[in-house]
Amino acid sequence: MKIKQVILRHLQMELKSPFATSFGAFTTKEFILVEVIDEDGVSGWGESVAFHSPWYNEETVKTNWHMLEDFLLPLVFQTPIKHPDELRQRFSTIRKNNMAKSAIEGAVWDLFAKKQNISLSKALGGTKKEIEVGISIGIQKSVDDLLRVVERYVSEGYRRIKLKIKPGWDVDVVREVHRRFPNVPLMADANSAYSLQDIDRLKALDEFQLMMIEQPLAADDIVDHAALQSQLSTPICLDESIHSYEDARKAIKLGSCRVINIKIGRVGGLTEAKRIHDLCQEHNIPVWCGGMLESGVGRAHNIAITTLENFVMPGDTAASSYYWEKDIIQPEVVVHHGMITVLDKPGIGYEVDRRQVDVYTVTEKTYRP
Ligand SMILES: O=C(O)CCC(=O)c1ccccc1C(=O)O
Ligand SMILES: [Mg+2]
Repeated sequence: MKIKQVILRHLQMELKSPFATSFGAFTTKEFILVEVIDEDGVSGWGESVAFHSPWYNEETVKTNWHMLEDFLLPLVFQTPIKHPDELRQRFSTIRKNNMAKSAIEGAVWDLFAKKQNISLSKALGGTKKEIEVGISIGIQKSVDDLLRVVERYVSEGYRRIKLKIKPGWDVDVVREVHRRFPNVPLMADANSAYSLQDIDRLKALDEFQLMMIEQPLAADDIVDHAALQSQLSTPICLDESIHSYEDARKAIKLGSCRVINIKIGRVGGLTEAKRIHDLCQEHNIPVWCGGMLESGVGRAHNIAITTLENFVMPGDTAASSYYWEKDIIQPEVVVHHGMITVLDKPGIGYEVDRRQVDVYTVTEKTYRP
């Protein structure tokens, strides 16, 4: 593949309702959409999951634009690409900035699959024809509000409910949801809101037989998590702490978690995500695909990676309509009885709705070799 043109677009999309976590609340989603175009005029699409502020990790829309423009695109233009796996090596001279790398790598994967006339799922070695999904529910104004929201998505058939927690919105809240929905698979995500000093509070969650507790401790930690896991019966799932295959290897070795949430952007792309998937499979660590409030393009990438065998737990890839009045893909992502049917079409399998992209685009810039 010879990449002849790359278009970066900065998009802004209003969320249907604000999404609150322990680190802050979102009302608007800003992100970079990447389009790569080859010598035959075929387009591949990728999405950066970096947010506009560095709350979840250190990357932002602006740092991603800078990394893409000044470092990553020149490397992509340098020589033809035979297989998208090559980009991991090509980008290795640049430290971190995983979400920027992933955005362009994902676009090249989509292009690659389209050139082979196969789905992205197939190009990655995925086998599932449909995937199970759960839903992540943000912190609400009151427990009553939360119960109403949970009720709605349980009745829509989502396969598990994830509750965002933080100190002051945790044990009592989980108790109420567990009491009202005793048979619904539940989990909690703390987004690093606790420290080992809160161990009693975290142990109190053991009572509810949660599927897992996600990222209770610091975003850069795997040592304290190991100490915590040895005292908890609830499995710990790491999200923020895992940036690479090497991080996953070390966390497994230390016993820092029993589950890993794989986010393609956080680990630097589909190639690395697949490596982590394979490593976890060898070690009997179940994985699932996390979400970053993606538009349809990122959502399609998440669906494709989830078709790999060891994605055995429902992910956070909810329907487009959970987030957006109107998504940027056709058809939109729909969920029936908690399942998404994987489209057997070339690449990401969804058409990008260019008219809708234009509606949400704040700025765009075209780059050539
Ligand atoms: O629905 C989604 O896309 C995932 C929602 C979610 O939990 C989340 C949203 C924004 C930032 C971090 C996280 C997370 O998984 O920690
Ligand atoms: Mg998380």
